[in-house]
Amino acid sequence: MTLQLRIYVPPHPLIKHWLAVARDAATPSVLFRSAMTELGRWLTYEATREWLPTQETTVESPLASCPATFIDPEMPLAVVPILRAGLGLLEGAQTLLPLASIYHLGLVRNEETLQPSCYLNRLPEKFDPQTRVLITDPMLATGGSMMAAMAELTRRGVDPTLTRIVCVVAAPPALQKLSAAYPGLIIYTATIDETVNDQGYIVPGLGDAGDRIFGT
Ligand SMILES: O=P(O)(O)OC[C@H]1O[C@H](OP(=O)(O)OP(=O)(O)O)[C@H](O)[C@@H]1O
Ligand SMILES: O=c1cc[nH]c(=O)[nH]1
Ligand SMILES: [Mg+2]
Repeated sequence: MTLQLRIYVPPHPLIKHWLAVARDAATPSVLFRSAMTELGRWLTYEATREWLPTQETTVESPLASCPATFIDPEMPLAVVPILRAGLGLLEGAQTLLPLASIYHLGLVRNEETLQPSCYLNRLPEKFDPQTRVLITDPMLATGGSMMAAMAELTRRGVDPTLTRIVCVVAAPPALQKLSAAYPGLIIYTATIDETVNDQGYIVPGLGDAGDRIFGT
């Protein structure tokens, strides 16, 4: 089977609603944060379909024994928020994945070169190769930051086919780079926008997600 990058844009009205709130330049920081939390929640809900490992068993209801499906607590799960902006999506994701380990990765783009540099890396030395990893970062623009994150993860044993990215706005340059390097990857996004401008911003996008979340 040839692997191909898959990008899902779930047609859910709540995702559309919170994207609209986030895009609006008049949205204040406190509401922008809520929009990120909600987008993190609903996109993670979509991304965890057919991804969370389950186990079949039986339970005794008050009336009879019946078949039951539980989330398998033994299978390793990790969420990797890309700081800063990925923290905005984390809260919503974490409510759905309370057992996941959270490993922070801090990346920042140089404003002139647009090259990312890493200022915080809390990833473990080695991941169990069965670990399912959900990466959160609202913006995939040139793709430099997500390519750097994927390089750090795969170097530590993460399987790209068990990895899902939750973002809010994805742009073609990032999708092309990720597709060429990690064809088994699956991305969940609220929208795909066509353009990245000369300053590296997605147009129409939603501006600088990190600055809007943290009011800087
Ligand atoms: O695809 P790219 O061109 O690499 O751009 C996307 C990156 O830019 C933003 O982070 P930023 O560097 O602004 O840091 P911040 O989250 O601290 O604001 C965003 O959250 C991504 O990590
Ligand atoms: O439009 C963009 C591009 C990168 N990072 C952001 O926060 N916004
Ligand atoms: Mg930023």
